[in-house]
Amino acid sequence: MPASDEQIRGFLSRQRSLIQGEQDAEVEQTSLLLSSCSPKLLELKGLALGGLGVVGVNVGLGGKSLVELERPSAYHSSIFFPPHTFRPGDLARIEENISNSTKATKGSSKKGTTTPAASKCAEGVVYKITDSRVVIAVATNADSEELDIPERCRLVKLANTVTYDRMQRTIDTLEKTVLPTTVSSTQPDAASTAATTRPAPAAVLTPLIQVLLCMSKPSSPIPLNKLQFLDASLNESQKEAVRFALEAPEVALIHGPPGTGKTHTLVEIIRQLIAQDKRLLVCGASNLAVDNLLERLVPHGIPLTRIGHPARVLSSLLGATLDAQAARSDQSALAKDVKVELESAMTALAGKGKGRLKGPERRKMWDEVKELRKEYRKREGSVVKGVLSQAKIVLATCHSAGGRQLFNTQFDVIIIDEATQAMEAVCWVPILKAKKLILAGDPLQLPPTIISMNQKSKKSGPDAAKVKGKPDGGATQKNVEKSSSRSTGKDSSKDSKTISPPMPAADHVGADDLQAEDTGGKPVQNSSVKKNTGKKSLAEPKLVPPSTLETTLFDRLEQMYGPGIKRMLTVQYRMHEQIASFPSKKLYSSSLESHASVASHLLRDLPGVSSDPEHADVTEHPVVFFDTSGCEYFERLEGEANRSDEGSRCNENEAMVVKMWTEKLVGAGVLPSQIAIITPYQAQVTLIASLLRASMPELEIGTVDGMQGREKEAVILSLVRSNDQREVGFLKEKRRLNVAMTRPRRHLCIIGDSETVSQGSTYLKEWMEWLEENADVRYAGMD
Ligand SMILES: Nc1ncnc2c1ncn2[C@@H]1O[C@H](COP(=O)(O)OP(=O)(O)OP(=O)(O)O)[C@@H](O)[C@H]1O
Repeated sequence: MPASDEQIRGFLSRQRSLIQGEQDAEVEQTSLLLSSCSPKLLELKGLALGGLGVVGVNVGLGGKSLVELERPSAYHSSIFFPPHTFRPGDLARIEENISNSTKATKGSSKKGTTTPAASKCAEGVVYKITDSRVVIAVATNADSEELDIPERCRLVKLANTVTYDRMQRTIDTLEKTVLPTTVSSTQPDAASTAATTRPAPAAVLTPLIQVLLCMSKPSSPIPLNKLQFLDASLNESQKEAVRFALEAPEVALIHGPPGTGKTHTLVEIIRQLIAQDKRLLVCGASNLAVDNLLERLVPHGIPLTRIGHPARVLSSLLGATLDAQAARSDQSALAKDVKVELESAMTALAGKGKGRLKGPERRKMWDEVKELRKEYRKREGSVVKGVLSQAKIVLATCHSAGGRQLFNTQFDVIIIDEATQAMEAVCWVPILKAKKLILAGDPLQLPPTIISMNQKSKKSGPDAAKVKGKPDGGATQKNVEKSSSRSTGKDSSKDSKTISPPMPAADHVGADDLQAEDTGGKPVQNSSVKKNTGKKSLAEPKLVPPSTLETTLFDRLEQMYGPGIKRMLTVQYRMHEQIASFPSKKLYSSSLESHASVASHLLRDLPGVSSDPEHADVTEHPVVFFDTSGCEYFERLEGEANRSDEGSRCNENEAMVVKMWTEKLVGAGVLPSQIAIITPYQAQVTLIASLLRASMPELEIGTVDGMQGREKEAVILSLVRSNDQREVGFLKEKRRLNVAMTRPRRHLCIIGDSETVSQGSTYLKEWMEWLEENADVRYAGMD
């Protein structure tokens, strides 16, 4: 039965209240940190960068002032930033660098922010960040106050309400489109969000929207008789997924377990759609997901444009950005003239010391800047329009697809990669722009990071999450990880080696099951692992409001329409078959096959790795398990538990085993850059880094969250938990554990206390039993 108006209203209102709850949690957490921590502590937590100086102020797209900041060598021994959590898309404030020992004062222009009293401030969005330079796009309109950046300043991260505002506004638009008679915007805190300041416009009620909201069922596939695959290497499950996605009239899901070529398959689908002369909007949950696709699409020479700044600064990617293409376009000369004038006026205004303009002269210059900015925006608008009209493919994060540049632009198909890491509401931002949707992801890997859930769990149990889901609330080591993708559609630069991300909860919510759903008790797992029957579920589809934001659109569609709505990729190109065996059996109904090219590859087959029998114990075993049970290698709680930081766990003896095994691997010829050490707890990351970082800077040491979508030849997994209470915390979360154990290509070494771990859940018990039977088991005390 199609969803009634009442059911749709209930669904949308649930989405709104969940988004509002998440926004409140983020604001509360940020304000708690900002108000209770000294600037020095904020820097240590990676939430501030101090002692910065302005390098220049340029004009970016939209007439924004791009303020470039760096660490002047006069103030610092190194020009490189210390570990921090700033990502493109984050909201940040530039403020005067007040004394490090004092607390940031309260008093705020916005919720979740504190302003140093009587100081000069500017708020903006992190536009670009490298090892030593950060660019903040300060939004300025014709009437905005003059930009006056202090000479010595600090950058402080703010709660990002922009993403939530956009999601709320999108839900409003959706409601207006689907239920035009309903009074819009029932946001609980309506007055506080920009979403309600302008009425949301209605979109076109497409069959796609109707299917997604259970107003009508998906239409039958439109058969493609002559489908010629462009990529000869596609395997049968990939071909089937391509055909399925192309033939689906409204929506198709592609389930790609680890290493099965999700992106590879999407590239073929995109090329096929382009051959059909379709216009595409290709989105990712994070900047990294977008860049991954961009990198694979660029060699095919299809005209494309990437909106926003890439997380990776590769020249091949930079050339594809809207900014670069706008600058190169024929029409840009007109806008350039104004830009030059504007920049020189702004440089004059930014002058410090003696050269500083004062009084009426300054006022006049500022008025000129306002006029020039208006003119620039107008001219640049037509340049951007011109560039975008040439692009057959536009790439953006889901969030940035809702930006000004794509206002009123429609596409034939929208594709969302890593869709299982994005909240449903942010997916709706691009969905309202197209007639057809293709989602790719794996519901059995990391879900979106939800702060409000972590806070709930924190209040409810001893093993609950830390503030902002960070095991220790702190920034990580240089090189520690390649960042987590906060899956709210906020831009993130997952792969920057020098910056460290906020990490989702180690002790994740969700206890033993993958995810508790509002679906009559049916966990996601049930539908996610069903084999590809191609048949739809027999039960009538029903629109069920999600109980948490962890329920992604991918999950919901699969539950609503059954496994017939998706195709699963079944051949993996990463792991030795023994490494793939346990996750395949337990999570993917044994459907994961290992491609012949990887099924038996070992470290000893790598160039440069010794084939000497002396090294055989490390180079010839795909899975090694150091069982520490009975060794009394107990975990230790790091730091004092307090409101904002509950401390994290480490295990010194395990860290020593990690060190020993890493040295053995390197001794056998494996390069440190081919090894990753993964552990759930930040304190263990820090400890292991202190043991190994100096001698092996190329080694990657991090938590699971920075590793999704990536692989290494050898992975060492330190489980940490060893206690008499049999508490296993994070390890209970199958999806996170699944990501951890599916990163290696040729070698996985696990170090843990089987006695503690096997008490955590049936799944963990089975894993420990599987390891005892199948791995090369060593007893830590004896080695
Ligand atoms: N049909 C194929 N033939 C050969 N190699 C393939 C094929 N499909 C995928 N691969 C290779 O497998 C690896 C993983 O592919 P890809 O990155 O597309 O997978 P993914 O599912 O997106 O990965 P992840 O699990 O990291 O999300 C890549 O090196 C890719 O080139």
